Amino acid sequence: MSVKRLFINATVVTMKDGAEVLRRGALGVEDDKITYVGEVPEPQVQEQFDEIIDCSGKVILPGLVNTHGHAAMTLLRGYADDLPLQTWLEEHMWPLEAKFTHVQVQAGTALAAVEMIRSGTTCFMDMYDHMDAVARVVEESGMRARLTRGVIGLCSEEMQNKKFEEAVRFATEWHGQADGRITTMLAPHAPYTCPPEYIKRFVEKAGELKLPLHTHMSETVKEVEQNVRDYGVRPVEHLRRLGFFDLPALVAHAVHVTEEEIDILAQHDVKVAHNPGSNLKLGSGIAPVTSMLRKGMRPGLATDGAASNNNLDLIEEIQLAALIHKGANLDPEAVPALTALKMGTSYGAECLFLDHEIGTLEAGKKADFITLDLTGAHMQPLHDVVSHIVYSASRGDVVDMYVNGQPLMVNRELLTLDEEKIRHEATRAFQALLQ
Ligand SMILES: CSC[C@H]1O[C@@H](n2cnc3c(O)ncnc32)[C@H](O)[C@@H]1O
Ligand SMILES: [Zn+2]
Repeated sequence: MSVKRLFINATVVTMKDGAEVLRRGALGVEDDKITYVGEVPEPQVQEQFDEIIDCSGKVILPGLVNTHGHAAMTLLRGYADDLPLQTWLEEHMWPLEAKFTHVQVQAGTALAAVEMIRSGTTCFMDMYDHMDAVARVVEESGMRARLTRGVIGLCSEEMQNKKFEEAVRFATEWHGQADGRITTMLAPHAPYTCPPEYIKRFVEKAGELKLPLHTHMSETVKEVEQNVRDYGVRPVEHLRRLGFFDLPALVAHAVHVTEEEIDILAQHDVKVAHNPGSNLKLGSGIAPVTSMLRKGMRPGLATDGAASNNNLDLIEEIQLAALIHKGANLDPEAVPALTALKMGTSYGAECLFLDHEIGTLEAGKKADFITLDLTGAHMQPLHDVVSHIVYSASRGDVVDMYVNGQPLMVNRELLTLDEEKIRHEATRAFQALLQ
């Protein structure tokens, strides 16, 4: 039986055509879809709904979209800090990740889901191993996700084949599952961990399966130099030659890209997941986001894994995006508040090729939205709600979350996940790695 809910008396930020802020607005939902956005309807119209939810003192906005990460790495949070990417990966992350089984991935991803829901993320992109465990957490939590088995090709040909088959099997089996909340993609980890012919196989398979591609690209200076040494060209040209950009593609980082490379990315409509927190913490640099925006690109925001961030709070990334480019460019107009909020919502949806379903609040779209409390002292006076969300809000302000029309958190109470059990299991799963 269909359920109709009407959320009334809210400030509604639709993110459609700019911000479109409705004061004392309403949002109607039937099953998994938004059916109405506008003024609070007359009482006789309200009677047609099964449930009326008063949202006075709250803002409703589209759920936040995290466009790149490794959810299970919550288990490695704080395990190795203050290191550059290569040392951090090769000497600390990879040795421990080699011991991960589906137990660690399940426990770490569930912990990530709790953290993401509490901080307003309704949809996340995940690249990892043991992805069936990740997909099952997504199923259970009620979240939306774009999932991929990330593949590192620094191994024997036999192992490369095995990983490739597994990535394809996962992407095929899970695409469209969980009432369509799970979609998939294919992801060679990076040009420095996958030989060119191996990347080419992923490109061909993605074309065949009509799935998007994803990879880490141009995150550090060292990686770009290595690419030039090994292949004679920088990573953008390398991937372009492999046909990576002839298909829908999302690249994570793009920190060290030249103006000419940004032109190539823009021409091919390549999506970029901007990871300001992780790039700062690993000392990788600051991506030229202002130039990307000037050239018509619409980067999304991402946390990357919790071991390089060290949290999964997209509100923080929105704030960082709105701040660091002002400082880096000596320009207070760089990445204005509204742009930063779009990066965390509608642009993020585009990056995951889900903008036909999510990213804005419009009739016909999936009912993925959150509410934030506006009554805190730090949110007053309420001149400009977009400014407050970007520059003043924090994760503690997130009160409610709905995905596909289903409540995942109401009044800060999680409805789909057992937080205490998940925290306990995550600690146990990490300790098991040290034995
Ligand atoms: C093959 S699964 C994903 C793989 O990516 C690693 N990873 C985490 N953060 C980063 C990053 O910033 N750059 C490159 N690779 C990263 C993670 O540890 C997994 O091994
Ligand atoms: Zn990553």
